Amino acid sequence: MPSFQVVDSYVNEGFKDTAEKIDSYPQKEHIIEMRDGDTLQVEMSVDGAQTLATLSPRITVTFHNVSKVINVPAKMIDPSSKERFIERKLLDQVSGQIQPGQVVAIMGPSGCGKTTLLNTLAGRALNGVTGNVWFNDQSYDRSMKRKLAYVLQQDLFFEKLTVKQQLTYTGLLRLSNHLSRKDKLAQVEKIIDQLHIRGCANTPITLISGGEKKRVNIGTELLTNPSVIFLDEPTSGLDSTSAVALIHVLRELAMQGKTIITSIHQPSSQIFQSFDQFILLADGKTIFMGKPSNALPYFTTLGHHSPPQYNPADYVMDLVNQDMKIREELKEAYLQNKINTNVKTISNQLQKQQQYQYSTAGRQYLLAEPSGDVADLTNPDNVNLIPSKHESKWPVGFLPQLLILFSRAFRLSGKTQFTRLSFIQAICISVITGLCWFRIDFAENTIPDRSSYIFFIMVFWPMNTLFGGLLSFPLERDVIEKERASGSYRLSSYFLAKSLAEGPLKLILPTLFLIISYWIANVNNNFGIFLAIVAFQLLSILVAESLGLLLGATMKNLEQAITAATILIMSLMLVGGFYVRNLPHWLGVWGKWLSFFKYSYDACLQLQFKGRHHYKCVGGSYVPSCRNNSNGTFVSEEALQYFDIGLSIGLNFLVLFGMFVGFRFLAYLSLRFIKNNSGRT
Ligand SMILES: Nc1ncnc2c1ncn2[C@@H]1O[C@H](COP(=O)(O)OP(=O)(O)OP(=O)(O)O)[C@@H](O)[C@H]1O
Repeated sequence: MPSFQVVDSYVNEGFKDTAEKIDSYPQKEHIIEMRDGDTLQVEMSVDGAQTLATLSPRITVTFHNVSKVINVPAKMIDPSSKERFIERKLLDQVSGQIQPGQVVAIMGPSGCGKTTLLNTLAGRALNGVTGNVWFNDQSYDRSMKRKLAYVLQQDLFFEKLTVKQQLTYTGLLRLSNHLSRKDKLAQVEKIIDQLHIRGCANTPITLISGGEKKRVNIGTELLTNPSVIFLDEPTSGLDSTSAVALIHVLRELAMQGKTIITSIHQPSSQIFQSFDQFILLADGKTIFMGKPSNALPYFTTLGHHSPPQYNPADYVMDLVNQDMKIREELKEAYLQNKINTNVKTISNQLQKQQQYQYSTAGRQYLLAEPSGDVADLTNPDNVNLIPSKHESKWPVGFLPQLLILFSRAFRLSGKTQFTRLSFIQAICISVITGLCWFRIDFAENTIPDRSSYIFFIMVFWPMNTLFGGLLSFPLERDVIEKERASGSYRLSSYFLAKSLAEGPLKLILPTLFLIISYWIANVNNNFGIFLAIVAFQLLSILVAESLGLLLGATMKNLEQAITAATILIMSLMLVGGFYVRNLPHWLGVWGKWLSFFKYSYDACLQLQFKGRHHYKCVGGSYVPSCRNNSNGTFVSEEALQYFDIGLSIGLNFLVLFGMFVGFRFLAYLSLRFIKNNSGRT
């Protein structure tokens, strides 16, 4: 199990000299003989090679009559509809088979169901799905997740990390504990070379090009050496050279025996011809499934002739983008041309043939659809893809996950919180605050100033932190959901690591603020009291952060969360006992007890006037014993009579601590149970 230091040293110095270190490891070269005679050359230690080899069996993906129906709110389709929901078919009886070593494209116009099919094949968003998907001869099971990789269309990362840091953290988290650390690092190095991203390995992701980002995205998924790789429009947003380079990488991966399935929008002629087969969809139905070189001859049999010198992919896309009637004809023609049909379909076809009178001359250009029989699934490479029961669901245990995620959160948080500007801001505000309350007199007439200083310090940083906490999950949520969808780590380890790493960092600037402003303002010379006030300020910051995290995790969108936070914080501030001393009874009886400001304010007031210091009487408006004694003195604790103090210092601390733990736990539950997805398929 790696210690935090070790994890950090990978990610830190590892980037300076990992290559050197790896060179110095006793590398062993192994040739693994596959059952069908292919060989796989692996450069790793014995353990590493064996584990990675078992992680990547060759997998044939077979799908038969896959359909997907969802209930869409009726108003979305017809605003005048009286119904609540209308059924919508996103996929309609799509079948096919994709072998290891193939790169297969799913094509079709926007909204035809490419992503839906890809998700369904990858075992994601399975609500409303019927039909069968097999990996070799086994139906999808969640435990296969690690053998399947899904490269999302958006490149979601913590962009402040460098390419190598991103891959290293992912490798440490996602590669099995059976691999030694050096093997995990070796795998990272291998992926960097394989995807040709060595040149930008030490550049922050935010600065690299779109094509490089896409390769990092693929690299992240490739680390675990998956057998099947699904990619959602990997070339979108790339220039044609980068797109060709990317497809070249996919081809190289296929040559290692991986099964590659990608959706693609409008490929260039070169890319189009490089696919082993493509599936053309329109309105969720198959229109063509076969080799790219057979597409034009197929459509010619249906009377659609491509102009010479035209990119076949463009022609095919133009065809399916044409009017509804042509699309319907193409769908019907495909049904008739399908080779493997069951009896029922044949009789349906005959009826339709009478209607449309198509020839089936195009059949020769189509690939056979699987019939759903056992015969489709016989595969020479069949291996059990479902891990044995005693194998852990997670690649690494809870504690290593915690340490790796802690290291990452610490690094990311440090980068955002300790900028030069944040230091300048903290120092300027501290000095200005100190100057505003400069060397307050120990006198009766400064009691309101003393209380306002306390209230200010108990409000300023907590408010600041609450809004920071509010943004925390919404900004990270997509990345976390992506990582968790691939089974990288527990939510609890992420949450705990984030809390442990970010909490202390959030306290450094407020402590600096208090060190400067407290002594300039001359609050209370007792060092113990100073430390206690610091402790209360830090605790109320943690409470505020927990509340921010809770709102950020609960609210569906950031605007709602900011609105809710503003209303909440203003209300809690107003009932906190500083602004309004005589709240209306109905509000005062419970309102002030909800405000965490009240607890820290009350406690710090008591601390400030603690000890038997002698203050000068001035006029007697605040302290009763000064009323007829304008030139005398009073003991500081008497000043507390002026305030409506509720609980003792210790109880205030306990309540604040309880709020900190309670809000944090609720934030965790919200993150776990409130799904924030957009409802997409
Ligand atoms: N939750 C949903 N509610 C309503 N419609 C949905 C939902 N999810 C998907 N759709 C619809 O399903 C259809 C297929 O969506 P999908 O994302 O699979 O298309 P696509 O072919 O990948 O499109 P694009 O190329 O534009 O990404 C689209 O018309 C989309 O609007």
